[in-house]
Amino acid sequence: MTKLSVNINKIAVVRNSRGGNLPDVVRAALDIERFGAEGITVHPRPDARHIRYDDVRDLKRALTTELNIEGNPIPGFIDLVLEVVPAQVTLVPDAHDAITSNAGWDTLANRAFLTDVTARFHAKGIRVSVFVDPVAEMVAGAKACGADRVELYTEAYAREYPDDPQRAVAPYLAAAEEARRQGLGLNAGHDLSLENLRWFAERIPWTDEVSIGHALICDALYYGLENTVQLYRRELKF
Ligand SMILES: CC(=O)[C@@H](O)[C@H](O)COP(=O)(O)O
Ligand SMILES: NCC(=O)COP(=O)(O)O
Repeated sequence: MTKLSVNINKIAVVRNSRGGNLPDVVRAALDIERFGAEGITVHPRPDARHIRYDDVRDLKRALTTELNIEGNPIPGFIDLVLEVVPAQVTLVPDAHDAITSNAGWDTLANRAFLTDVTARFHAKGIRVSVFVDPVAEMVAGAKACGADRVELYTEAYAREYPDDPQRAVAPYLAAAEEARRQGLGLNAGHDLSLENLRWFAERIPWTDEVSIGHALICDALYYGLENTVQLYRRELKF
């Protein structure tokens, strides 16, 4: 069954809006684990607008499920990941001024760099996932870099789903089949929601993990965090 890793960036956004420690992101993460999530994802950005490097250190000490650290492997990020040693690092090529992640890696053009970074994380026993658009060549390129998994960037899926779910998922199915052929594990994330999650997971049931933040935290405003985590998990059980 596909695992749910909850991205808690948006909880840190609320905290940072006032200073102080309310809400407490570590406590929220522990509760999210208790409510049934199988992992916690964080995506610290260079401007520290949500999760901060010290949050990541605190989370690693406290969590009992898998910690997935996402981000662009700039030197500070690499040092943090090597220090914290999460279960998984997800390499994302985000520009420093991007409002959120907006593209996957070109794994062919960046092969030497990704191979080097992947080897450094592997030396510490950290699983490496590479964020890619749903393009077979990029999936194969991630394998050539030594990655363990790819994370398919699902923004386009989520955008197209309301108009035509079948068309929206088609490139993801093809990319997921390529990942399976290559012997890569498979993650997916970005803009997944209660509306679109089941369709994706049912068609690509070998997805190892989805990481979901924005929509899930928005839903929690209405349904509460405990109910929401369980609602998302229900979408992955069929
Ligand atoms: C890698 C990815 O898809 C992102 O969704 C990301 O982790 C979310 O980051 P923000 O919370 O900064 O938008
Ligand atoms: N890797 C995707 C992620 O962690 C969360 O993305 P989103 O649900 O906040 O769009």
